[in-house]
Amino acid sequence: MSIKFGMIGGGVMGEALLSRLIAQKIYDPDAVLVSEPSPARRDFLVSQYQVQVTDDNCLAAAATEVLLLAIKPQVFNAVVSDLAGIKVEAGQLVISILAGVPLKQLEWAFPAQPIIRAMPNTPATVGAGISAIASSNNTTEQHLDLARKIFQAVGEVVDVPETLMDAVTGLSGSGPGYVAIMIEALADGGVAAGLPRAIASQLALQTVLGTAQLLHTSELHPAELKDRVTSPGGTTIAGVTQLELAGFRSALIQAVVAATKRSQELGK
Ligand SMILES: NC(=O)C1=CN([C@@H]2O[C@H](COP(=O)(O)OP(=O)(O)OC[C@H]3O[C@@H](n4cnc5c(N)ncnc54)[C@H](OP(=O)(O)O)[C@@H]3O)[C@@H](O)[C@H]2O)C=CC1
Ligand SMILES: O=C(O)[C@@H]1CCC=N1
Repeated sequence: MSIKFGMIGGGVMGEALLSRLIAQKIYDPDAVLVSEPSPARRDFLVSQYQVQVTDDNCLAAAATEVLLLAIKPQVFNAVVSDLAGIKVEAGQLVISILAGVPLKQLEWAFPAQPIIRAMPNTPATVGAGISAIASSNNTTEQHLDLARKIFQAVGEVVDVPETLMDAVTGLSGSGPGYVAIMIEALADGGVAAGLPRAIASQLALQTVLGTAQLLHTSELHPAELKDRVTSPGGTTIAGVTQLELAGFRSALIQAVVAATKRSQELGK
């Protein structure tokens, strides 16, 4: 079978996408080639997903339908040098999930090809991700449909202008890291208050999951939900007062802004 889907970089995000594309039969494993330098990682991807693997980026870049770039932004220039002069299939869609790397830089690297810049997030692994996509001028509606199909396999998809991609990266791309810290800290709080670790962790995780589900299903504004939990003179307002004193909201706002700035820097 010919290789339809080539991926350069078989790490955390590459695997998250790959696992769902295979599970949902969007691509047959025989039609997928992953280029990855680590032999152990290549062996793992073969045993787990039965995809084809190589250490030659040029072979993955020869895929007929899609070339997905899933390497770190710091090795982008080295990877592009690897690919210099190779002949690619006309109409092959290049999709980059690299934080910060702008369409302008991608267009310089792949001048003849339609390009989508995308930002998924790690809940993609369980199909609960959200990805934003922005496209170059020479992409058609068919290319966009193909990109939407790929990212819908791992969760929700939103279209954004490219100017917003760094902010998306600072919020939903990096956001799972912030939420994981919050869950860990909630569990620590439970332990500090006397709960056994296992019960504290279960309570913390399900509280965050359940609150997100409730907000999602009810479409309540978060402030409205907070008001419903907060009894006059009760426990929640005592906790909320401490969050405000410690600058909890401000810390999250600053985290998103700092990550957005870092994404902008990575593209320079
Ligand atoms: N992790 C996340 O939550 C998200 C990440 N992203 C973006 O996805 C991209 C990948 O991130 P992530 O998966 O976390 O990173 P990983 O380090 O897990 O994956 C990158 C992979 O690329 C491999 N690699 C390194 N050099 C080369 C090369 N020259 N040619 C081919 N492959 C190479 C690495 O191998 P080795 O380890 O052996 O060096 C590694 O397996 C980044 O650009 C990031 O900005 C986007 C959204 C979310
Ligand atoms: O931390 C990073 O740079 C990557 C991009 C978004 C999530 N992780």
